[in-house]
Amino acid sequence: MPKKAQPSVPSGPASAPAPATSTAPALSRRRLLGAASAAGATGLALGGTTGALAHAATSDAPPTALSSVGTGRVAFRGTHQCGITTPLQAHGRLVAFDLAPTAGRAEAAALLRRWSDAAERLMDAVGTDSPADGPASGIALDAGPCSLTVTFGFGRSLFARTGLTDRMPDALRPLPRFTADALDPDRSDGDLWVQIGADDPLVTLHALRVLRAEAGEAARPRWEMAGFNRTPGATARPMTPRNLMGQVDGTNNPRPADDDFADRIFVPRGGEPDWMAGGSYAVVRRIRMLLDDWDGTPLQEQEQVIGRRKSDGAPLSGGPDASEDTAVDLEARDSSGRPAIAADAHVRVAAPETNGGAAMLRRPFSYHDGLREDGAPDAGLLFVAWQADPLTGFVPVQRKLDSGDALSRFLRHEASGLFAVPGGPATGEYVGQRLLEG
Ligand SMILES: C=CC1=C(C)c2cc3[nH]c(cc4nc(cc5[nH]c(cc1n2)c(C)c5CCC(=O)O)C(CCC(=O)O)=C4C)c(C)c3C=C
Ligand SMILES: [Fe+2]
Repeated sequence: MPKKAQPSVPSGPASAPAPATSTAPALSRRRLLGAASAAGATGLALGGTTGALAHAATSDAPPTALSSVGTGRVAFRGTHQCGITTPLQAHGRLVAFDLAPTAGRAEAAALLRRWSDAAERLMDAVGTDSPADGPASGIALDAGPCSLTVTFGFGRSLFARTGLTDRMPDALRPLPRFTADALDPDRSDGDLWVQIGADDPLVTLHALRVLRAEAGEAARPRWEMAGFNRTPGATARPMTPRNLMGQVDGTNNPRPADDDFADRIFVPRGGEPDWMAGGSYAVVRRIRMLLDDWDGTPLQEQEQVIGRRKSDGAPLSGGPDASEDTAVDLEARDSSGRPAIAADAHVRVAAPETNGGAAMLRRPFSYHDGLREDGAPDAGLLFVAWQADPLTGFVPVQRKLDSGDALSRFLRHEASGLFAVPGGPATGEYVGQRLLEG
């Protein structure tokens, strides 16, 4: 039986008018399906018409360009690096590199200069990045920058490798071991860390391939993880993203408009060490979710575990009329006099109010890497938390979660990294120059 063609492009309404400049061949749906299944059966290449066929498979009308997604462009230079307060993109790649055994400070400096040049070029015009220009794969030739961001960080091990231990920030001291940690050293830490985000998977992969090529002999990848979030524009009512447990995740994040946002997330000018001014510390955790157990847990219990409704993220302390934006009331009681938000609910245990004000900016990607040997999904959260100092952000909160969080029985922390992410480069500078040449 021929395989049914899957709609591949959730483009605009089926009745959208054809753009005046469209050159897509006018194929009827029936002809299209016939052509597609014939190609599948005989292995014929569809050549230059493949894109038009894939689009046309969803309707008789030519596709409507989601042009605002492709043209999204983020600045590489500024006080802070991109990819921290940038709205979450749909695709992410987190990669750690180790310097080659023969490489030292000079090689690290040259690499960060090459990487910064490449990142700036890609973020400006990834779609025009021609294979003739250098180590480009060509896979994103027809894509816009798609809000591409490339963020660079330094792991603790880099400082010994480059003879710079006297300039290592105190904040980079190793994270404590938490009782629930089952960390894989091969997927943890690293001399250098790169976070790539974009609203198109080919764009993130292209950026990664360019950066790998630029690394040359100076550094080799140590680990790589890929994640995703909701597609931008997929809903007319954009809201806080959901994670793979189905929860609205990110509601009570610090917001750039908050008075204390910069103090909580960024190292101040005049802070220690001086080369980290405008920088931040990224805690990266690969946290596997026991999704089969979670999916088998009744909805009411799931909501008690978090302290928020699953449908809309409203706090359980807010009553039936509450919405996601309703403030959490940790004192509230339900009709039987019990705390509306349980003593071990995730939002209670993690809240700044119960952690001496400790806060961080959570900017995660979900991941799903197929099935494990035991048949369970290898899926969860690439948790990335940003803060001015992990000792007043991630560490106290994770200590509390480690011992008293109802969510923790559904989670496994499998990999971890802590990286110093310097401030954004000024004109003519590369990321980290103030450390590597200071
Ligand atoms: C150490 C810090 C945290 C880890 C690790 C962590 C893991 C984790 N969290 C969720 C889902 C949710 N978390 C939510 C809120 C929330 N989580 C943390 C910290 C960590 N989470 C904080 C500081 C907060 C905010 C608390 C508050 O002030 O109210 C929520 C609720 C919605 C929201 O505010 O974002 C959800 C849902 C998962 C699935 C997870 C590990 C995989
Ligand atoms: Fe959380």
